[in-house]
Amino acid sequence: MRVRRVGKEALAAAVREPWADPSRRPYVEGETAWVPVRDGYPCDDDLPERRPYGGRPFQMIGDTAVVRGRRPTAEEVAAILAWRRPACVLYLAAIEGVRRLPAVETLYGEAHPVCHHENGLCYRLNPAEVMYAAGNLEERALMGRTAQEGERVADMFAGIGYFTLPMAAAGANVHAMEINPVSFGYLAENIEANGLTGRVRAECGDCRRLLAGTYDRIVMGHFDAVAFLSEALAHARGGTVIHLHALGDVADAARVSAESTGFKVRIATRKVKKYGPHIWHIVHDMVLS
Ligand SMILES: C[S@+](CC[C@H](N)C(=O)[O-])C[C@H]1O[C@@H](n2cnc3c(N)ncnc32)[C@H](O)[C@@H]1O
Repeated sequence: MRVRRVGKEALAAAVREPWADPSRRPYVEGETAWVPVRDGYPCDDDLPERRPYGGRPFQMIGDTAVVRGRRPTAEEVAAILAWRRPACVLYLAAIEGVRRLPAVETLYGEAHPVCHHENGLCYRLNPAEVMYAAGNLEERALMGRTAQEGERVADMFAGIGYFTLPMAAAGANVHAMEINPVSFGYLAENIEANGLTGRVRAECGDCRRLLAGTYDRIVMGHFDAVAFLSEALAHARGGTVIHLHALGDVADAARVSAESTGFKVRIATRKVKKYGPHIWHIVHDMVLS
């Protein structure tokens, strides 16, 4: 494969150059990137063709590879190391409890805080300490596109800022609540690192006690969120939109809860990702009137 060598920081600009071949993926190692070159343009190097990766699926969070499902074999870990050269390989056996804590085993290197870049934002976290759901990527981006400049948003289960950051970056004023002090520490770091301090009020504690005033939009990004709906409705008004996450369809329970509080409600239901056999991670978008 004919390539030009550029610094990693110059990669985004290089792939838009006329000489860059958009049909092939650049290759990055450390601070250096190799960008495939179209025929007819000069190159720096001719690298051997890479075979497509056919091994065990994994997710890169910053420089750390995370494997889910059954425990990977030594050969599968070796294949991941050869393919992506991660600094660390973690086996994520489960995500446990109300705080959604990862149960992990370190299979290579040492678990450490990473900086994960997504949709133009930097999320700092230690994947061995707090969860980062790969399958929620589009939902995080959608919240960034949905939030309106100047609207007042409650993020009741903020974690490290999965939804808070994209919504604040879109111009919303976000009240972010998180009960786990470890996640809260990363949330505070991430607000600062992304230059969003003026747009976010972050508080560590139980969202049921921290909700204050009324909100234009309320994000309830927890699978047990329906149990918290009456508290959210106490801080809503006609026109408020609630994004209610759940495992499976809880629209009927959500409607009963909203109507018993005196609201009318329109509910649109979206699938985020498959969570298990016949189980879907669902979001109900509830528009109150
Ligand atoms: C990490 S998950 C958030 C997942 C995220 N919305 C996503 O889609 O990737 C839920 C978060 O809610 C927090 N949490 C659970 N109960 C809470 C409560 N009563 N008040 C505030 N935060 C809570 C957990 O600690 C956890 O960080």
